[in-house]
Amino acid sequence: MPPAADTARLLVTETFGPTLQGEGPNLGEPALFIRLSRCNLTCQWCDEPHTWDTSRFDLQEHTRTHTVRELSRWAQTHPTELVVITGGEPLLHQQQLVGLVDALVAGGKRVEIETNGTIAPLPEIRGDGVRFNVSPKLASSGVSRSRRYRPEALSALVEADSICKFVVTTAHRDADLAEADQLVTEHPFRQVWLMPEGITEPVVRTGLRLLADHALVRGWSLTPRLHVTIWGNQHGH
Ligand SMILES: Nc1nc2[nH]cc(C(=O)O)c2c(=O)[nH]1
Ligand code: SF4
Repeated sequence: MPPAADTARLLVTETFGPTLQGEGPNLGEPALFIRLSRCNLTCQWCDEPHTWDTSRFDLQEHTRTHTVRELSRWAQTHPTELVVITGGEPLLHQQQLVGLVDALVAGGKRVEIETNGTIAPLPEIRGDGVRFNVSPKLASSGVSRSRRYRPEALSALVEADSICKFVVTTAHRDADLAEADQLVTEHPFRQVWLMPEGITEPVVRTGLRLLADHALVRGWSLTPRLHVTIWGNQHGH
């Protein structure tokens, strides 16, 4: 790590865990979470709007700054191997994240970065022990296509061996799936998950039932939102 990297500061909304990774490839695995503040998108169904929505939240109230050293020390106080960096959009802070990811991997952790796929990862942040879970936003997010679809960033993420996870809303299911099909044709992620949108268990369960066949015909995987089933939409899980 360069000398200054561990004093670099990150805008953090919360750290929590160990809890269970609720989505995607490591579903059900114990994990520590670092949720960074700020996002470059404005999805209408976002379940973490306090990381970016200044019209509804005082972001200062929901933000603390932590150094890379503090965050990596916190992670090392737990034996939990998996650390999930989420947001917001964590790659907005990737200059500072390089040092954090290096420190975590050097400490024996595996790192997952949850990203919306609009920002190409720096070469320095890619590497063994780090995986990007890319969740490209579809039309149902309410965000304009030019903001949410960045083909060059997606190509870089495919090249970095990332996986892809589409959040599909029940009301816009057909349009979301058609867009997901097109996106995967253009950007061949090695594995694709469908995940229902929802912050309550009944909504997630209904979504899972409606999506199961669509995942199967495409050879894609389906993920629930385990943390919603277990803890509802409580922060800190
Ligand atoms: N348990 C749990 N699993 C998660 N997987 C992705 C999360 C996220 O907020 O990005 C998340 C979360 O907030 N909690
Ligand atoms: S990209 Fe993620 S954090 Fe950002 S607004 Fe959309 S759902 Fe929320």
